[in-house]
Amino acid sequence: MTYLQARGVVRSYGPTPALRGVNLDIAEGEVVAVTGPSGGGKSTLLHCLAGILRPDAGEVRWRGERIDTWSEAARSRLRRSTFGVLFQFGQLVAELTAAENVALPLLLAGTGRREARTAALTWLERLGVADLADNRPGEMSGGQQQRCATARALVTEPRVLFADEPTGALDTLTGEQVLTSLVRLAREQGTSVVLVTHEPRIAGYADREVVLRDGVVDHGGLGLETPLAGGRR
Ligand SMILES: Nc1ncnc2c1ncn2[C@@H]1O[C@H](COP(=O)(O)OP(=O)(O)OP(=O)(O)O)[C@@H](O)[C@H]1O
Repeated sequence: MTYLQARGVVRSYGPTPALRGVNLDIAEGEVVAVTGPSGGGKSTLLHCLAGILRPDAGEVRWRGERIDTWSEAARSRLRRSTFGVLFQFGQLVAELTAAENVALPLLLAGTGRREARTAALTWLERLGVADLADNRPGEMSGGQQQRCATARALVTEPRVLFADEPTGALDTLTGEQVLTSLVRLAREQGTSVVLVTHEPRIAGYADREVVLRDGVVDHGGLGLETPLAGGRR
């Protein structure tokens, strides 16, 4: 089933065009790497697909339903209930422990404290950082923080995880370890992943690579995106 669909998506920042007519389909459970040169429009596309930004023209559909016309409040609810987002710097709350950070999205969605803490501990365990449950972000390494941020992005078991350069601030080895966990856990629960990266090695973890250049999908003259040997499909 097609989960997300972009059709003719156009978006500018004042006079600067960022997206100039992007078409893209993302299937249930599919892991798609969005790559391409700096300024090509990767982050803008991710923000449009996640309903954070509204396109100037074109359509974004979630399971066939147009969401770009929804109000900010409705799109925000969709992000909280159905989507997960993860950025380069995990943006953990400095005053909260790892377990409290991971439990936060569940508490905001109305889950009881005890249940939220249990789920948070389970996800910290899955990311290999259960022993840091009571540490605050300032007491963790960058890689450990991104593992916590990944746990927080997945704890609600989102249908789509949007990840913008999630390992860009980490060294290569740590970045790959975090990303391997992220993709494995997403696959286990059938979460689709839209992964923005400019590192070809990282893109190798995806089922498919979509190259954005100058605000459009670059088909490389083949008329198709690149299927990746390392991917599932
Ligand atoms: N907030 C903004 N205000 C003005 N221009 C912006 C803004 N955000 C992005 N742009 C411009 O839009 C274009 C696309 O930017 P975008 O960040 O989507 O590209 P990107 O492929 O994610 O780049 P990078 O790999 O460097 O993160 C660029 O020309 C950029 O300068």
